[in-house]
Amino acid sequence: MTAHEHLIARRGRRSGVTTMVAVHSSALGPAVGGCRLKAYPGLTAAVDDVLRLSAAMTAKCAVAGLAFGGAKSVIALEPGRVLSPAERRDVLLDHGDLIASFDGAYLAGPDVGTGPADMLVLREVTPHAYCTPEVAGGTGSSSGPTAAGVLAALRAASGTRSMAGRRVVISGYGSVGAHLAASLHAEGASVVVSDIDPAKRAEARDFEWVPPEKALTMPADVVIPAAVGGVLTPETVARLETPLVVGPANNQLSEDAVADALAARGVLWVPDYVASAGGIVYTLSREAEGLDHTAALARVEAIENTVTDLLTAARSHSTTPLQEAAALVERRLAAAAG
Ligand SMILES: NC(=O)c1ccc[n+]([C@@H]2O[C@H](COP(=O)([O-])OP(=O)(O)OC[C@H]3O[C@@H](n4cnc5c(N)ncnc54)[C@H](O)[C@@H]3O)[C@@H](O)[C@H]2O)c1
Repeated sequence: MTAHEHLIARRGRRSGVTTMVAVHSSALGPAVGGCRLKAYPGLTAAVDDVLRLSAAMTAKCAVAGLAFGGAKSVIALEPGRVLSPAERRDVLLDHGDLIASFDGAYLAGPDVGTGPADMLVLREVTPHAYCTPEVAGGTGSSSGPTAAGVLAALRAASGTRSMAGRRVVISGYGSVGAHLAASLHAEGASVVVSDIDPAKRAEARDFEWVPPEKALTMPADVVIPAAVGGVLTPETVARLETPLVVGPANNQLSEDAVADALAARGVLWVPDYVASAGGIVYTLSREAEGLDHTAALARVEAIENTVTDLLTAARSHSTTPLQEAAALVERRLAAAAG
């Protein structure tokens, strides 16, 4: 992976809060990536996060065949800081000013801690924010298309069109996790869900519930990480009791070597940046390229073919799916560089 092109951090003039944008690569086109609003123990942790996440966006766009590069932005709150509505608005306007200074080289969307309504606030100072609410002419939350992409990846990796009768564990009952649970339940899967937030249990009453620390290592036909990154560590992988892991959470591996540990244990892992591309594919197809809903969704469904090709290549080259995905990214970036 190449070095980052830009990292700009700025203390907001209205809010005093530091926000940052990292553009990892614009080799394939303007760089896109979500805006994460989160508390960090310090600015170094925030910088690490934005650099890591923006590099993953380059890979996500390249594998998905999008003519966009990879970026990410972070609004770094102090630990324990709770924003009033007025403070939140000031923070977003400050961040919007920073996005505007990229003059279209960075296109923002929602991410952990932000949503479509926040994108509308950004739009007050920059046109370069996507996924505004549908009532405002945008495509709204991308969690439905992200879930559709995960299901497409799951079909390819499981080799079956339906998970009927299979046991599926979903770790993280948030926007994407809830879509996945409903779809898989509807097709007849036995769905087990888990979330660190106990309030989610009532919302998930149609499904079996397990405590979060047990979810990933439960016996299952597939485990779906749908919460936070870094959950696949060498220790977790040693305790997995599933043949298949595929899910939307970004940066699931604690380190790249975990992909080898998964393969050594006979666990098929679909790289996160391949399986989680549905939201960005749908949003950009609609909002940047002007495709209609059906055409944009067809592009999301094509994730099934991408995963099939990667897994076929990994089998024939005796490599991991991650190695094949990384090689595809490098080929596409090299082709763009001419
Ligand atoms: N929403 C999208 O379109 C999209 C696109 C690509 C990737 N992703 C990634 O997919 C994941 C889920 O996205 P989302 O939009 O559903 O987020 P979300 O914030 O709506 O849901 C995440 C859920 O995970 C729970 N959680 C947090 N830590 C947990 C833990 N340790 N164990 C179990 N549950 C935990 C939270 O309480 C929350 O309910 C995130 O990693 C996100 O970055 C989302």
